[in-house]
Amino acid sequence: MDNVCIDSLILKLHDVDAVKFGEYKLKSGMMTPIYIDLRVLVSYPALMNQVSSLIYQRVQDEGLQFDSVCGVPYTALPLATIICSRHELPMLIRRKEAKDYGTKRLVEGSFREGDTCLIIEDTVTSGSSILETAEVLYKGGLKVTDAIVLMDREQGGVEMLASQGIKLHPIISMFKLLNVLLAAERIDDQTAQSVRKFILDNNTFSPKEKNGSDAPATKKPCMEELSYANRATLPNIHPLASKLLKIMEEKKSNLSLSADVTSSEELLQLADSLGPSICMLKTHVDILKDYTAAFSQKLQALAEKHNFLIFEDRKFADIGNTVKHQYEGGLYQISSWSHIVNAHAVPGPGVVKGLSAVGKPLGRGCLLIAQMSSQGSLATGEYTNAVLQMAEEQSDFVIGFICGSKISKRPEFIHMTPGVQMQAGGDVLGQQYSTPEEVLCNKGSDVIIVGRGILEAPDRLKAAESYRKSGWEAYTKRLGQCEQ
Ligand SMILES: O=c1ccn([C@@H]2O[C@H](COP(=O)(O)O)[C@@H](O)[C@H]2O)c(=O)[nH]1
Repeated sequence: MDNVCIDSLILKLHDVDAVKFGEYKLKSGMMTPIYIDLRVLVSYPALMNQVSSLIYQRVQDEGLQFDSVCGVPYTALPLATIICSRHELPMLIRRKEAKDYGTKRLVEGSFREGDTCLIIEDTVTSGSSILETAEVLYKGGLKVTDAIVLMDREQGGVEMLASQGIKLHPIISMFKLLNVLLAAERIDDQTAQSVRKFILDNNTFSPKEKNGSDAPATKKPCMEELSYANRATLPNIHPLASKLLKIMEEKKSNLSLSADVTSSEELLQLADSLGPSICMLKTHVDILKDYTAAFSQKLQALAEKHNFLIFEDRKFADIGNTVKHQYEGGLYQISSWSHIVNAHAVPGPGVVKGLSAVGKPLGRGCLLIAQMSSQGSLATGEYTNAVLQMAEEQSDFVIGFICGSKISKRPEFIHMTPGVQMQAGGDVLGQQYSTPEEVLCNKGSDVIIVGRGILEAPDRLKAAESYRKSGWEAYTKRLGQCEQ
């Protein structure tokens, strides 16, 4: 979907006061600093048409198959009507209450048992309104597999509906809306930050909460804690992030080996012997004294053989045009063999755009460096927040972060932490180490990246297995701590 169209729609919605900042009460009773009031749309026919076109375009982009369309009453009803009328699609109307005369039907319109109905909604917070509509449709014998929403407040609706078998396709997300309004100077930085904080602090979904209630989850500290396996199937997850999470679950490994050796043969030998213990192998290809294209082919074959991903820790940090060349060309042709690369956010979003232009068509993914393990690192505080925002804006290519602790509550992002050894401490050049337990259980990261802790051990395989086990135990302990 065209970003320019979305950006201009967001500004128009703000123009007509469909986006309000202040103190408002949601359906659940929760107070919110931002209110999306799409009821005003009916007074702006051109805007109604634009929104309807975007919804239909999304239906086509996703290739959705369905027999009829139902708008959640009341705001989405006219949108569904326009779409169905314009594209000659059968529509159904869900009554809010049954008539006490005539047919007493709760679903108006013609359909057959087993038909699939696509739901259209204007705004989603917890997803409970869509679920209520779906439940009425189920009672009529219909199936609901997908729903489209214009505005997702990103407070757990996608996850809650996914847990009920409904894939939600949002057109505008809250973080996108805030970024566009901020860039257009419609809101100031403080407003954007406080709304972001509110959204992150008020996720309504906890995995065991299957009733779709609009009430906030009670076990707050853990409500966003999903297993790797559950995260792998989230509707908006990047396919590569999903693949990595599946590998982690399957191999019971959240261990990435940092293969910092200088000979190709040694690296390949490490990949082959430690491959079964790891979910990812991290390289610094420019420290190899004997790199050849044949080496990268052999490494890819080992990644296939042992089912791990390759992460070239290249730390791109230049303008978009330069990183494109660095990623695709030169001696190493990194994009041709490395599933994952990483970038510093210092140059601004262009660095990700440049990498994405090369990597996205190949199905690659990128990690942004949000924090570093080295003493005195400048990647802290506001800088880390800005990295998070950059990742949210380009989540079609950014799959997560290099960081010391969990910085995003979005389960789609994967947090990876270097500077891990069995004993906390450091080296003479400023590297700082934390233990697997600290990183995974207390800091909430997902992947431990271990180099010298394994490479300098007398038995590398034994050491790798011991890191794998510690990492897995710490992760299962974290899951257990959350009364899911
Ligand atoms: O903040 C960072 C980012 C990257 N690294 C890299 O991870 C490994 C760590 O190696 P150890 O031997 O386990 O110290 C190394 O390749 C670094 O370049 C990091 O340490 N910290």
